[in-house]
Amino acid sequence: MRLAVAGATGRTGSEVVAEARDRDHAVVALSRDPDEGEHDLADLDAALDAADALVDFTVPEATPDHAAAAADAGVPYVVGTTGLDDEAEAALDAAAGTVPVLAASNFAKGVQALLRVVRAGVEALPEYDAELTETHHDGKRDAPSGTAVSLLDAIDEARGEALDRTYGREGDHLREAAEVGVHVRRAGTVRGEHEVLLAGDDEVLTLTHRAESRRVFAAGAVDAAERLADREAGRYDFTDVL
Ligand SMILES: NC(=O)c1ccc[n+]([C@@H]2O[C@H](COP(=O)([O-])OP(=O)(O)OC[C@H]3O[C@@H](n4cnc5c(N)ncnc54)[C@H](O)[C@@H]3O)[C@@H](O)[C@H]2O)c1
Ligand SMILES: O=C(O)C1=N[C@H](C(=O)O)CCC1
Repeated sequence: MRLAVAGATGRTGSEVVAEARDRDHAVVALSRDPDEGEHDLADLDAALDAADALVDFTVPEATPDHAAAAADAGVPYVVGTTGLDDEAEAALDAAAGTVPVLAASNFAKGVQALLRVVRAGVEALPEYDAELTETHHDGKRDAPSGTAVSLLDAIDEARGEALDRTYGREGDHLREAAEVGVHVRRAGTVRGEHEVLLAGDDEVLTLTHRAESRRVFAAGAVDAAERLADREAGRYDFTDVL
């Protein structure tokens, strides 16, 4: 297939380009400052004319334009960008009226497994205190990570209540039972680590995922693009195509 990649020169988009080419897909590498062999993102509509899907690892503010372009071109839209606001989510819903749209905070299959085991752990230990820690490279803009938000939502679902998300801790306060601590670290070139800790009386359960390479995200995103090719228009979750 012919994959258009927005963010093709970025940390993750460049891995998507490499993964797609390793699978013998043709790639339309989109860039705001195109080099030879790359396509100008300003001409996205023209670039999508010959594409079979758009894969996006850019910035949240670009999502509405990219979603509209994918819908206009009639191509599936795979979104890895995180930190999406209500406007971006509404644009995804609008595009899903015309094409398949799949947005995932984390395209690593191991994180999908982590989400399942976190739900099972919280259901088994509903009275245990939950704390989340995420660590990413020093170039990451958004905090907490999109994956952390997905994990927090999974904890809430398993607990059957919306826990009070306490971002960091300082001062003189006792922990409330209905809290979940959220701790964010930004350092070095860390590709992505997420830990959920469940602590009760005299025992702790720690569930952790660590990405060793961005290639794991790229593989999941290309899998998603391949599997959306014959789907009807609508919103899809990564688990729908695993
Ligand atoms: N879902 C996942 O599995 C997953 C994995 C890794 C990263 N991400 C997310 O992907 C996004 C990109 O992360 P990254 O580390 O690759 O970032 P990056 O900064 O390395 O790359 C961003 C790319 O977007 C381009 N860009 C910047 N502003 C733009 C604009 N206004 N319009 C169009 N393009 C623009 C840049 O030129 C660059 O190519 C982040 O939101 C990150 O959280 C998601
Ligand atoms: O490197 C990033 O940025 C990542 N962001 C995603 C998130 O926000 O959860 C996934 C992991 C890597």
